[in-house]
Amino acid sequence: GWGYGPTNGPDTWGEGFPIANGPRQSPIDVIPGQAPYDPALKPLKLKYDPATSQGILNNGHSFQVDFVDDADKSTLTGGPISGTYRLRQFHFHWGASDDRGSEHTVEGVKFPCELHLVHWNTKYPSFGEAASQPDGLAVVGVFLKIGAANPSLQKVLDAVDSIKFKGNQAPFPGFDPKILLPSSLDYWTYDGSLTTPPLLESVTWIVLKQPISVSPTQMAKFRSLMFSGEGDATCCMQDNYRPPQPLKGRKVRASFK
Ligand SMILES: CC(C)NC[C@H](O)COc1ccc(S(N)(=O)=O)cc1
Ligand SMILES: [Zn+2]
Repeated sequence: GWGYGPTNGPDTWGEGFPIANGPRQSPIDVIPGQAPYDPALKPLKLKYDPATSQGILNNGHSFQVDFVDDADKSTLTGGPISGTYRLRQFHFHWGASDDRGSEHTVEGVKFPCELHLVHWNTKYPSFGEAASQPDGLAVVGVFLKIGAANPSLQKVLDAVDSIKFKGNQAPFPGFDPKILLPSSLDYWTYDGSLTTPPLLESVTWIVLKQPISVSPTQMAKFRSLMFSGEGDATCCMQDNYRPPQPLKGRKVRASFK
């Protein structure tokens, strides 16, 4: 199956998923000078209930924290979207070294890690249904920048030892993902896709301008995970990012001046 290695990585995904070369693929390189302020954009409204956090899972491509999404308890409203989107999961993408790892870039600048908070439009009956609709998903992207150790992030990283291998999962109750967000919710937004197969073009991307911090030791913790099952390979889950894709005429808008 698909992955991030030399024989199954992003350059090969078009073989199994032709939409890989579609008109609204993600991620992209954000060029602030070409992303005009749009006064029609509303502030982001994120209301997360820690009681909805459920478990943490190594899915063989990243690790994710899953949320109970059978009610409007953890939601995203406002911003560039209309209606209510429910939080489904969050996960990360990162590099083998601190000079790369993010999926979106800013004028070519790569960050060591990027957090994705995945939400689905409640006008559809489920995440799976929403994922196939042009306005089905909204993903909030947050850059991580090398600096001081991040205590909020550490709460997630402390659970990583229990999900080292593909398929491992553990309970992860009572976590409020709001503590992972930066102080400013200024964002860039554009129409895009899932950044992994099936690469569906159903995502309204909301990329926050302000990064959160991560220390080199915390980055090493991300890299202690494994892509494979127990006893398979020797090294590590890293460089699990898709590089920026062609804009193909899309407009990127800013929520800030
Ligand atoms: C098509 C549905 C049902 N299955 C999708 C699968 O769970 C993968 O979901 C996702 C969800 C989010 C992303 S990202 N990196 O763009 O935020 C990628 C894949
Ligand atoms: Zn992602």
